[in-house]
Amino acid sequence: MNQPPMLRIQIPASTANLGPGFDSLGIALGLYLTIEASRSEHWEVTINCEEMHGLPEDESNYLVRMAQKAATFFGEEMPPCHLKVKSEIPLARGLGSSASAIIAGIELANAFCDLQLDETQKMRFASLEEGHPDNVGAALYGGLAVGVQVENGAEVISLPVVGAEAIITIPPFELKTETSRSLLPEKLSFGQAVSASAASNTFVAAVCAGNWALAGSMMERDHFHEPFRGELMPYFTEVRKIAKESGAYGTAVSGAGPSVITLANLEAVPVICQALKEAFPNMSIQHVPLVNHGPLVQAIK
Ligand SMILES: Nc1ncnc2c1ncn2[C@@H]1O[C@H](COP(=O)(O)OP(=O)(O)O)[C@@H](O)[C@H]1O
Ligand SMILES: N[C@@H](CCOP(=O)(O)O)C(=O)O
Repeated sequence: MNQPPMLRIQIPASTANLGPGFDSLGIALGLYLTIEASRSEHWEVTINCEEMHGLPEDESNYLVRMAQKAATFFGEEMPPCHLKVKSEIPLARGLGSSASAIIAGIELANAFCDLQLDETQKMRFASLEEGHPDNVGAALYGGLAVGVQVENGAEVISLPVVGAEAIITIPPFELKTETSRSLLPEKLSFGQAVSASAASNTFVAAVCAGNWALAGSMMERDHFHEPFRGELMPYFTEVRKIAKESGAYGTAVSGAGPSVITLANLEAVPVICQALKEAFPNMSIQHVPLVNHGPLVQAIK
């Protein structure tokens, strides 16, 4: 079996939904979960950052569980490893930390069990695990992932994103995706669903055409989830208003929240960041690039 002595795996963060693309759209962000992995007698997880303080450092760690589950899914047994982990992706903030961990688990299993998986196989496991392809699609393929969950996995197409930057407004509290999903309704009116899905389609077409002004405007026409999650994010409409007044293309709840994503052109970024920092001194405002790649995996000494 062809196993590397030590591997460095980097997985990008992601922002899902982009407004009306609920459970279907995600964009990869230039913030990374980084793992250095090597074979070991026993499982060991060393956490090297404040961001992940308090997560388990043994076999119960989510990364370990995902690696084991992915190996089993593809008919192999994951050998124990020592994982040195650090991350720039804040947990439970709507920036795809769990999706990045799932993709990291697949890459660990792929490398240490020599599975030789292609992207479609990785996507199948990831979407079955996550239940929707938006974040995992973006973390795996990079760019704008456009996908649909089907019976036995997901169909995902990734499109390049060029000409826009992200500004993320991150509140100082966590919101579990599960909690945020519990606020969603069982039913939606036909008219609202038609309107939101038309806006989502137009968002995708606008990104393909490089028309970010139109894409930004479509981001702000959701009916699927933001109206129901708003009570957990009372700052959201104010972030959107300030960003727009400062020259942004558009603003939406990032994933399930509580973070908010603003898209803008590079020249407008400093003005928007400054305005948001002044209005929300207790929040972290970060300029983050959109990236067109998925996992970066390299053998290291
Ligand atoms: N790198 C990681 N290592 C271990 N567990 C992780 C990692 N990333 C995410 N998790 C787990 O996933 C949870 C957050 O998942 P979720 O509620 O879906 O939020 P997010 O929007 O960040 O994906 C964390 O509280 C933690 O239990
Ligand atoms: N479509 C999902 C996306 C969840 O993203 P996360 O980054 O918050 O995990 C949803 O809106 O629930």
